[in-house]
Amino acid sequence: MSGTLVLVRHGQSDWNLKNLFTGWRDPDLTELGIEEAKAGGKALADYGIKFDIAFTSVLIRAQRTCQLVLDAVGQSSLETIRDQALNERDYGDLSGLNKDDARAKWGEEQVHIWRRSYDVPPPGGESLRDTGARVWPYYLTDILPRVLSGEKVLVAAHGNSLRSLVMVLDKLTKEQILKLNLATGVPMVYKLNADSTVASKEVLGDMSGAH
Ligand SMILES: O=C(O)[C@H](O)COP(=O)(O)O
Repeated sequence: MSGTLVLVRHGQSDWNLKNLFTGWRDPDLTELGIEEAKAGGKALADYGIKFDIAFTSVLIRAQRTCQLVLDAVGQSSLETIRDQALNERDYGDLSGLNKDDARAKWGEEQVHIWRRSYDVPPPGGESLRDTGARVWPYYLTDILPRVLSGEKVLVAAHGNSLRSLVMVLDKLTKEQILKLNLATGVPMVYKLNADSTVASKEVLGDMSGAH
């Protein structure tokens, strides 16, 4: 067994609350989002983990979540690397639109395909495959080597940038990834084998309400 990789999706953002497609736009956390991030941090504190390094995106909602988790585990000053590679999927022309308005305009089915399919990009934006094509190389070069050297690594990022990672880690098919939604602020704790495959996965919270 080598190190530990913890993935956590940012807490509820202002645009999650307003039901807007967000992508690379940069809203902050809501009060609930702050509480969710703190709760995820408390779950990790109770789990007893101490991190060696943290990674997050260049977007404020993930950075704030990362800091709130680190505060909760008593590691407020831990080195944190911010990289655009971990950003949310770029929602292209949908960014800033209301998700219900988009359903009314393009239909429930089409919007679901844009939101959850593997390889159909929203207009002007990234498919999950496109997102994975930048998340996965960054994971391989910057994150995985640290985990394999035995470090405990926190990654605070986004619903779809993390779905693209989880798809590979959990060996999900294109059909299975369609159904996977990650809850805000719920940490997933992966222990990896020396060959980088997953030895164990624990979810510290409830993923069932995610949509
Ligand atoms: O970018 C967004 O709108 C959200 O962070 C994730 O949206 P989704 O649930 O539609 O993928």
